[in-house]
Amino acid sequence: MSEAAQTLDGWYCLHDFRLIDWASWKTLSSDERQLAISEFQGLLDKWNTTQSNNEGSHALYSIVGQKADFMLMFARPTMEELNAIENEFNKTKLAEYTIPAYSYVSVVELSNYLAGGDGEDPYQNPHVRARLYPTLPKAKHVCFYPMDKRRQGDDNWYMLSMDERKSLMRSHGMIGRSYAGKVKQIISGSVGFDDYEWGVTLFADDVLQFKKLVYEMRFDEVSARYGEFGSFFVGNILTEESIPSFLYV
Ligand code: VOV
Repeated sequence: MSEAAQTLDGWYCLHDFRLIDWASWKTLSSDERQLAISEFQGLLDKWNTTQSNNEGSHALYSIVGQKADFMLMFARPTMEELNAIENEFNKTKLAEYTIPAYSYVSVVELSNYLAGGDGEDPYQNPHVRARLYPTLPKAKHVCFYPMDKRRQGDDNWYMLSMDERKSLMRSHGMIGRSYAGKVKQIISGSVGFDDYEWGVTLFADDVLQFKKLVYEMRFDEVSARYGEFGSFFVGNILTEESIPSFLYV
């Protein structure tokens, strides 16, 4: 049996994708719409407080294409908090005018493939902590997709030795590192939580860097031989100031 990688696990994540039912939203009076928007802004205030206290983080993006109209991403210390947020949002007026499009449940994950192993407790290392408990960046664009590592015939990631996987991940990491400052990645593990094995959330100010990075990685063995991908979602940041115009009809 191959040795399982050890993971460090951080905050739990919920990616919640919604469509807006514009036809019914339009039937509300502008006062009713304003109330719904204010109620949602109240939730954002609450989430901002959680974020300033370093007890979680969230991101709001509008999504391009028919798969969804917006995405709310939450990171929290427990699965219960994610569940509570989801329920609280679902009870709002605004949520009545949304249609669930897709969701993804995972936990921020770092593996030990490239770890130094100098005996220190990684959970105490500030660099590790910053990655496990991230404040989600306010980048202009987001890209999300779920993925698996293939388990098929001779192409079975899970049958490779630890050393083989380490050397493949080194090359993956090298490509990734060449995008430092351009793309920030959050890899979250979802084995046992959702339909794929990982969620990949990328943030960038230049949307084209997503295409360049993902394309370059396709030629790397980890992705070329072992990568299996779900649906891709791409979007633009929805700042709090732009919510009223986003919802204006
Ligand atoms: C934006 C840059 C970037 C960088 C720097 C980077 C680096 C690294 C390192 C150093 C490591 C290993 C240690 C750790 O930190 O866990 C990883 C791990 C991982 N990655 Fe990655 N990755 C990037 C980016 C990046 C992308 C764009 C993708 C999607 C792949 C694609 O083809 O579309 C990806 C996937 C993953 C996954 C699924 C894992 C976990 C694999 C496992 O089997 O456990 N990743 N990744």
